[in-house]
Amino acid sequence: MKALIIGAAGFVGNYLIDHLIHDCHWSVAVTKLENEVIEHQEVEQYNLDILDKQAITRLLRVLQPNYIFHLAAQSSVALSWKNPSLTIDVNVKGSINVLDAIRELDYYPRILLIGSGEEYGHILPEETPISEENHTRPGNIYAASKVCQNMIGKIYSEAYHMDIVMVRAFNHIGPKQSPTFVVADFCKQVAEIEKGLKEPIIRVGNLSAKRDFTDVRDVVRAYSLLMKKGKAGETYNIGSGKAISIEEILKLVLSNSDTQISIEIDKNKLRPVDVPIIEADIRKLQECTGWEPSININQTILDSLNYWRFHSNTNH
Ligand SMILES: Nc1nc2c(ncn2[C@@H]2O[C@H](COP(=O)(O)OP(=O)(O)O[C@H]3O[C@H](CO)[C@@H](O)[C@H](O)[C@@H]3O)[C@@H](O)[C@H]2O)c(=O)[nH]1
Repeated sequence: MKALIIGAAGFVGNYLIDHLIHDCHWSVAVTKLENEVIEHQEVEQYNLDILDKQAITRLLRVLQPNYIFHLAAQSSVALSWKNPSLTIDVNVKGSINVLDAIRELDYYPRILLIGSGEEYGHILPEETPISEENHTRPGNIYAASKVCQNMIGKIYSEAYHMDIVMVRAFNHIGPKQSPTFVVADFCKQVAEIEKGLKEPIIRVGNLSAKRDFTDVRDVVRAYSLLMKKGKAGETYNIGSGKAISIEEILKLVLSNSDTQISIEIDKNKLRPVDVPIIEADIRKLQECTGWEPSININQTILDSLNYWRFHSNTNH
């Protein structure tokens, strides 16, 4: 099987490449932006900007992969408040470009479109844990862009009989994640404090939000299982099935350090809207694939903290 990962230079792409090569034994090609670096020398690499539809067409005409993982995205909710048009360009226009290039080529690969648990947005108490059939009420531009991508995926699948499977991935975490995201952010700060690079104060945003966290290594396993077993035109949640508050996350991070650290709320980290709870109902995924998360959150947090302690110069 030949797989193409579009947008493989990010956090998830790195883990997905490893998984597809070493666990699935598929041949893997990847795309990245011109200025990005992918360390895996064993994969075919191509520069591609998904805002350039003709470039997508040229590449797919030559490669014709059986499986396409569409990971390229503006993936930060925080950044989507600051740069809404970039978020819509990449996540909506870029995704249409990918799907439409495939449609025009008249070839039928299986495509996995990566959406988000954020799509559900303002979840009512009785809707938790949230299943795929629920309404989406996005609470930010990133979430709206992913709802739009999901709708477009469904339309292309129905109208053109394209083999598209949609996922809604909830929060995923692990070593090497950008400190734009909460766990990496907290771990990086603690590592810097331990090294004496920063005063012993951890600056945090909204601690009351509850989110559903899964180790990225489990998430990429779910991606390949859905690529093999998911039903075209369907959407699948990927999460742990259990929400935990950011305050609890902070406690877990701090419990792994012997250093005395005080906590300070940083107003710049508070968002205009931050929905209170996002928790996944994962029965549809489990019934389809048998997937179970295998790495518990304490381990993921420790691995992330150790990454910032030992593998990074913390100058990111
Ligand atoms: N980043 C960050 N978030 C903080 C902080 N303190 C509290 N938070 C809260 O922690 C929660 C998680 O924030 P992020 O880690 O930035 O992720 P996200 O906005 O939930 O988005 C992530 O999950 C989505 C799926 O639910 C993904 O789709 C998205 O790409 C991203 O991975 C939010 O409620 C945020 O307000 C902080 O210091 N930094």
